Amino acid sequence: MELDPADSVVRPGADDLERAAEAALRPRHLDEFVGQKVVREQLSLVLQAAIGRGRAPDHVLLSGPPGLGKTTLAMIIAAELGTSLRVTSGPAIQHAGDLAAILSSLEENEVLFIDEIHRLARPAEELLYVAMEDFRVDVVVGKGAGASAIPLALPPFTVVGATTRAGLLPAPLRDRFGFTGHLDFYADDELERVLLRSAGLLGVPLAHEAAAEIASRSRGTPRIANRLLRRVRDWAQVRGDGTLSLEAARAALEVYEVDRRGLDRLDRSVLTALCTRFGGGPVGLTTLAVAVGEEPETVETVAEPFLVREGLIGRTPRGRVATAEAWTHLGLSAPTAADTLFG
Ligand SMILES: Nc1ncnc2c1ncn2[C@@H]1O[C@H](COP(=O)(O)OP(=O)(O)OP(=O)(O)O)[C@@H](O)[C@H]1O
Repeated sequence: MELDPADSVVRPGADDLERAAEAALRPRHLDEFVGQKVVREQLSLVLQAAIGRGRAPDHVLLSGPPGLGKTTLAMIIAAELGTSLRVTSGPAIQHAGDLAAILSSLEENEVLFIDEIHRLARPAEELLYVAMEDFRVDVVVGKGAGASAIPLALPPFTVVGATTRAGLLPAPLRDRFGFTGHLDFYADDELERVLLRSAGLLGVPLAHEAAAEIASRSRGTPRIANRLLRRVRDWAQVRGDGTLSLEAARAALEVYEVDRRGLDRLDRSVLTALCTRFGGGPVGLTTLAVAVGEEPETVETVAEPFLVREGLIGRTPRGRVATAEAWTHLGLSAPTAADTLFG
């Protein structure tokens, strides 16, 4: 049976089932949130100042790749302010009226979290500008020529928007946020701390060397680190003695085909095809995708971003090329200039 590439244990997204498993591991307060020192300090100032003034803080925009902690920070913001959190997302809001209904039911100082805010439809976006700036929503009554807008005052509230693509946000919406925090990939030692904390919460004994091993294969992403931890825990329970040792971590990650740099089977087959079938490129995306039996879109959106980020693949106007590091990673020697000329 072919594995769906999106099901790999090292993909950054999560489905509802996984989000439920994640809930138990979420830090609840800012001082439990590992890493992202700059964003944490800036946010802490924004929140403390607002608490001191007894007012809702400025709207907050969080940007960064999936799985780095945007939802977690939104929950922390509400918890630190001692208020409740309402959760929605750009794609969940079909019509401006859906957003008007949410906004008009907000309580004073509540936090409204809008995930994937870059995917809001234009009419909803326009309604949101006004609500964020003037704390007002215009409720349209009637239809056609007889329709009129009745302004409805809203209590003060804070929008926390999350986006993986800050650049896609129209400037007028971006400008409504008083504070923007950009989350970056985590360093290995930070992921180690995430893992040791999670193991403590799960009540499983995780050795420091095992935490380091899992961290180095987690692609800088806490969600992936926590997921790999759960897979290592399964292995230790079924095949080992329950202890999450270095050996258990290595054996489990071998079963799940996650290599020492966090590449999975699809990543490696793309890299191997590029090196062994196309001499390291340049080769076009479609040709490369056919060689690994995948859709070009899968190669481009699922495998390539991480391979490029890791410096294993380069994109040139003539196609994809393998870097010297790619050859080394696969344990192959890169062709010499003579090979290329006479091979
Ligand atoms: N700094 C952190 N410290 C500890 N755990 C973290 C941290 N950041 C994220 N996590 C954990 O990683 C998991 C994923 O985080 P979260 O859902 O907040 O990511 P996200 O950026 O909102 O992802 P998405 O964009 O897919 O919604 C959660 O279980 C969370 O507890």
